[in-house]
Amino acid sequence: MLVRNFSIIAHVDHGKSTLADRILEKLGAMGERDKRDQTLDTLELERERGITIKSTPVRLTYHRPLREDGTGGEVYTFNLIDTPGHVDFNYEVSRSLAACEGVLLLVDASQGVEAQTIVNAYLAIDNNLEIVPVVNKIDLPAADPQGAAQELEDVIGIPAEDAVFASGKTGEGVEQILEAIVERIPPPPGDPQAPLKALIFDSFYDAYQGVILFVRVLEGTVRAKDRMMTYSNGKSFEVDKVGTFTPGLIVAEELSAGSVGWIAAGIKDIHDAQVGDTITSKDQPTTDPFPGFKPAQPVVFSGLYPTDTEDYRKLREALERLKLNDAAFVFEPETSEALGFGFRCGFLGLLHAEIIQERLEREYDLDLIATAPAVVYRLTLTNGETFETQNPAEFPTRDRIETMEEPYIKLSIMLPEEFVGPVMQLLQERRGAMITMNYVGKRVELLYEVPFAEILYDFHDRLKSISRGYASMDYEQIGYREGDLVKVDIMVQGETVDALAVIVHRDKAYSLGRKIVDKMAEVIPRQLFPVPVQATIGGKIIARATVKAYRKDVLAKCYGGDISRKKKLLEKQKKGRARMKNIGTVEVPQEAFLAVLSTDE
Ligand SMILES: Nc1nc2c(ncn2[C@@H]2O[C@H](COP(=O)(O)OP(=O)(O)OP(=O)(O)O)[C@@H](O)[C@H]2O)c(=O)[nH]1
Repeated sequence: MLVRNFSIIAHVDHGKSTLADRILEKLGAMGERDKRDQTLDTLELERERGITIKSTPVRLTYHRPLREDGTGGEVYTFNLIDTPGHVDFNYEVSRSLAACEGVLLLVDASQGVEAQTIVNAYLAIDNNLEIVPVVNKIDLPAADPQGAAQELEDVIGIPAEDAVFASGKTGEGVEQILEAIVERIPPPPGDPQAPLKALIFDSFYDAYQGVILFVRVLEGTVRAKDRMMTYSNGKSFEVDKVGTFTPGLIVAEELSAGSVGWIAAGIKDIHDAQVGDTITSKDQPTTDPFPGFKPAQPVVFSGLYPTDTEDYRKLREALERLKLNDAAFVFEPETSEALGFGFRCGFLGLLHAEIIQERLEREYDLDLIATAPAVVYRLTLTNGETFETQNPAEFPTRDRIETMEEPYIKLSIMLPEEFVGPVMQLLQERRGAMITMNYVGKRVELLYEVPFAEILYDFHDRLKSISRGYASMDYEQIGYREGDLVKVDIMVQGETVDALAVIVHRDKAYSLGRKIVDKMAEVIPRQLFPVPVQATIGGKIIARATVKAYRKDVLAKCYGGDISRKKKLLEKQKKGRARMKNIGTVEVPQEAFLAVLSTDE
């Protein structure tokens, strides 16, 4: 069988989905929606809410046209593997790419190379993939196809003359793309007789079949009834079914070296067989697993509390369900003096956190208070003990700490030359250190090392507003560096509120404390009495604001009015109070817990 395994990578909005649909249409595959329904039917998947079927790879058949010289006419099987499009999921992207021999690297002809173009291209280069550069959207009036091709050469070193020019909208160039896939992307290597070696590049949980693994078989063959083993932990399972994606999940007799398909083996826990791990044969294991396996590791943590304490059990059940399908999501019970019983949850990044929180609220109908997201700090104490903490409430006092380290990222930004000054200033404010700066025509690529905590909240918004939307960014985690960090506590009405504590660099403690108390004074509803809000470090007050007394006035307005009107007004006030927590006698809304996230402007 003639096979090509490939993926499409691009900066957001450069037209990946549109081009993929065009290719599917050209090769006579069904639309995305039909495919999904079929997937569900084939596997009798649980249709209940809360289970999202990930976009599966697509298996396509390409009949190569016959040429005048008598060549062509062969039939190829294409496996098109989808990749997630956000930096939170870059590890998954890199594993999906590892399942391929080549990629189509898409660049919008009117935008040129952007930050994600570069980062994705390097993920492909790191995986030794053949890159087919595609300059897309050439139908646009503002398109500069040659300029975009030249940028690919200047920035990434891909020869401009290799570019295929196309439009996912008009379909122009799609035939050339299909030919380039055949001619330039190598066929998958591998020996079907060798010991089994398969890479897990994605998975999802199904209530009937257990975890369904998406795999690329690199060596050997796998069939139903085989004893398989996950390499990293030595756990073994009997294979129930294997299959391909044609177009839903179709059962097949076997998967052999070079193929892309799925395996169901009654795996109950998604942590037993994680993305990036190697599947091998229990009886005849490979000695050479696929390199680079990293168990999913959350890097951002936040507390989630039900606004109604009665919902605690419901929240736990919902979290357990979400975890079944998501190896990167972790949680454990946590108690806060201010918020009561809740959970400390770990995510791959802010987008991942938002997705989970939204699902909890929408699909499980829960009202939640979320505390400000925090990164994971590494501490060495004066007694020699070392530990990691992501919970500001647990941060020890300064006199007990010997050294403190915080996570750093390598940040890559593409932007027009004219915005370089203000963006460099922003990076300086965020404690960034420049690695390099490259000119690409009239645009600039900035590479910086920045503390992860500094870009966590509002950095992307600020970058976009400073550059009037023209700058793009991407990043990767690069390990830990020492930092002079302090814990800022927040007091409401003289009481320290544990759930509001934040960790921050010493140089920024004052301005952050100011920002938080001002924001809180703004969002806490006025009470019958004035409420002081203070920021403190080690008990010393660094900023203070007051919520003025108010409620009297609301009632005063209807002085002499009938009592029902007063009641209505109070009702109204009460409604606006959904998603609030009582701290002492003061009601604090969700917004206040996220005061630290409000922008600097
Ligand atoms: N003129 C023109 N517009 C296009 C073309 N391809 C895509 N678009 C438009 O560009 C926008 C983004 O296209 P998508 O295919 O959704 O881009 P994407 O890269 O998949 O975006 P994400 O899924 O958000 O990463 C849409 O508004 C498309 O209609 C093209 O070839 N020509």
